[in-house]
Amino acid sequence: MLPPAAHYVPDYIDRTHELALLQSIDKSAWLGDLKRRVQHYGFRYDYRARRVTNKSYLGPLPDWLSALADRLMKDDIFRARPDQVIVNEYWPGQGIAPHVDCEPCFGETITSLSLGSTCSMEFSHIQSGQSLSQFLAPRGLLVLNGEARFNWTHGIPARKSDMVGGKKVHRERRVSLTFRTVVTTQAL
Ligand SMILES: O=C(O)CCC(=O)C(=O)O
Ligand SMILES: [Fe+2]
Repeated sequence: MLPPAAHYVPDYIDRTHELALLQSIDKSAWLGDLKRRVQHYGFRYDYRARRVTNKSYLGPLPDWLSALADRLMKDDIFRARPDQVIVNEYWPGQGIAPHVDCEPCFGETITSLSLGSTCSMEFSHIQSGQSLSQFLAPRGLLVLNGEARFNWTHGIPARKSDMVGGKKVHRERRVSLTFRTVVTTQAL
């Protein structure tokens, strides 16, 4: 189940595209400053200060991400072209703590494309504490807008398997691509 103003597009990309993306990602350099490995494109996001600064511009998105940004625009998923991408890698047992993506930094739409493995994502309503869980499959696109993006946290519990419809589903290596539009950079 998803919170209001969130939606999920199964098989947003096909298997060939998924493998090509994983190949491009695995040819690129990883940052190892968090528990999980990440790559930043467009702008580097400062996790500790929770900001994007005018000095964090890394250059335009590489072609393989720019093509996806074009498609997200063409499909009316974003109103303003996404120009910042974070690649997250999760091995079984790894997750991401519940959070709201930086409000002043990024625009109203955030999307996450899953590659390689399933996982379940948990949402929690900040005001009421209501929680929801949504299963994400490889090649599926999660879209968060307005309410879901600002009033709910999202996170991935750090575990090795998820229960889906009464069945245990083991996780494998999952790589996600999150697209955002930078709206404010802090002057340094
Ligand atoms: O891995 C995901 O699908 C979500 C990642 C995320 O929430 C983030 O990078 O802010
Ligand atoms: Fe996030």
